[in-house]
Amino acid sequence: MAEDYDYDLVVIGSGPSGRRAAVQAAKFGRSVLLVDKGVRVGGVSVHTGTIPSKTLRETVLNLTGWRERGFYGLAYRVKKDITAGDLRSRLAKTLDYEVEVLEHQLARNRVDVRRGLAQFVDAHHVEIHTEAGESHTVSADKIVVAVGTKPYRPPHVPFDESIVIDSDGMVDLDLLPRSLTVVGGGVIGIEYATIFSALDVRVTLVEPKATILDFVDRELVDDFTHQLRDQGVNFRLGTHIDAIRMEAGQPVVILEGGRRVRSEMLLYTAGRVGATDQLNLPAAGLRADHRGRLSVNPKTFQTEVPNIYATGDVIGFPSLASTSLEQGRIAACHAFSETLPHAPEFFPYGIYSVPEISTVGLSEEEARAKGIAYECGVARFRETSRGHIMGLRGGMLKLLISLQTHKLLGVHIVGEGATELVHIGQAVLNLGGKLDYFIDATFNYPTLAEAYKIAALDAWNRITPRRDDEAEPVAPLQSEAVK
Ligand SMILES: Cc1cc2nc3c(=O)[nH]c(=O)nc-3n(C[C@H](O)[C@H](O)[C@H](O)COP(=O)(O)OP(=O)(O)OC[C@H]3O[C@@H](n4cnc5c(N)ncnc54)[C@H](O)[C@@H]3O)c2cc1C
Ligand SMILES: NC(=O)c1ccc[n+]([C@@H]2O[C@H](COP(=O)([O-])OP(=O)(O)OC[C@H]3O[C@@H](n4cnc5c(N)ncnc54)[C@H](O)[C@@H]3O)[C@@H](O)[C@H]2O)c1
Repeated sequence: MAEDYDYDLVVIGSGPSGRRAAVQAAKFGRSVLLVDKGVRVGGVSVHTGTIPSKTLRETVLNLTGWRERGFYGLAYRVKKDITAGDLRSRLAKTLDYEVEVLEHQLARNRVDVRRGLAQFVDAHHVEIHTEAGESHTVSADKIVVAVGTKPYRPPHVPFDESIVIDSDGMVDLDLLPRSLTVVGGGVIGIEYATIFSALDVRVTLVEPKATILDFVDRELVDDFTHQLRDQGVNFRLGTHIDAIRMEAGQPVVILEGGRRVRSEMLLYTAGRVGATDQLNLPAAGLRADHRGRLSVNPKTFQTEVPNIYATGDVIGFPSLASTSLEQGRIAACHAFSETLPHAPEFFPYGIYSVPEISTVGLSEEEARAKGIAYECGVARFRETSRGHIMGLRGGMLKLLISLQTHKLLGVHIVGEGATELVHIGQAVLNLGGKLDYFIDATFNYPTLAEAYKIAALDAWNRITPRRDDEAEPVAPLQSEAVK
């Protein structure tokens, strides 16, 4: 470190990318200060985003007995009258524990932590404003901007933090509505729409585009939307919104053509903007785009000012806690001239809706666009013994296999455990594995993971040429799971 700096590294923002950058730099023996304006460390991920939404989902599935309804019927409930208090109490315990673990990790690694709003003075100096009205300036050789995003809140939406809310409002719910309109069918909107639907709340999803989850394989999205319609979710897709108003104490969405959607509560999830507005970026020689995002070198996460890095949601796609963690690590390695970790080509995407979706690698649409000849293999969870034991009705796993090389191209899963199961496919994909891996490998029995073998055999049956007078080709090895 040049002697006149207070720290080797100052990190602004204690979400996944900021804290990972801070801990990684500390492990290199660097002096690190982590600044966050929030009451406790953890960022959007811990306090309003990933962890709260996943905790709410888990609480809802447990209290409603949703996972057992395949056996005991739609009327089955673990707890009869579920209240907002039930949801909040489990949330508070989970978040407390998460923060405790993070605080311990930062302390163990000797990362200094200060609470306050950080603003650039220049490219090496940051002023920290505390809630008590004090401010002081710190200097650093390197700075990581990991300030994340906040919900997009256009002025025409009558937010009142009680019945017209954004996703931040989900952590402070006072009452569970009987009906909910979700405006914006991105990942956040879809996750909350399905969680509330599992709570037997009447949900309407309004999305201006004609399709949802465009980055997910279409066959999966079709299966998913079919399940949601069956569950009673109303879709208003491809509809422009003329206005959102309060009428007689209830939010009403007025759609193009005059149709109205009235509900007890409205959740507005039409995207997020980078939280850069209070950073005084020009002082450091930086500028954000119209959505408040910073641009970086995608390999090193350096901004156009070489000693300043930006990581996490503030740089845009893919805006995931999982990828943010890795970005923070890479930025710290680059900043202190350590070997850059090799990032595998494919990372998974997990959508914690009810049912879950998870996907890694190419979708059918992407394979076609790239001109890659492929075949698919599909397994339904109801074909596995574990699926029978669990009483699963829905759930499918789909493999995309290259016709030329038999290499795995993509894995797409909808249903129970999808976000865990996908990692088997991810490992095979990133290691360049082929169809025969799934056919030859022995899987625990009974498991949902056997769906990989069933889907692989399905693909193998389709790929293997046979004459008309031949019977179905037999799988290369003995398996319980022959299609
Ligand atoms: C509802 C919801 C659900 C999500 N679910 C998932 C999921 O299931 N899986 C997944 O991988 N991702 C999920 N995400 C995305 C995930 O939360 C983000 O990708 C991740 O939090 C981004 O991390 P980050 O490092 O950019 O920092 P963030 O977590 O965004 O935190 C930024 C921090 O910076 C602080 N800050 C901002 N400005 C300043 C300033 N000027 N001075 C000091 N501090 C400042 C803020 O207080 C905040 O603590 C979800 C997001 C939301 C909103
Ligand atoms: N499980 C996960 O990994 C997970 C979960 C939640 C969020 N996230 C991340 O958070 C980010 C933000 O999610 P998001 O859902 O807020 O944003 P998004 O950008 O994914 O979706 C916003 C949706 O709102 C629609 N929209 C835009 N303007 C609108 C308007 N004026 N009126 C109505 N609808 C409008 C868009 O067409 C889009 O479908 C995502 O990029 C995602 O990566 C990830």
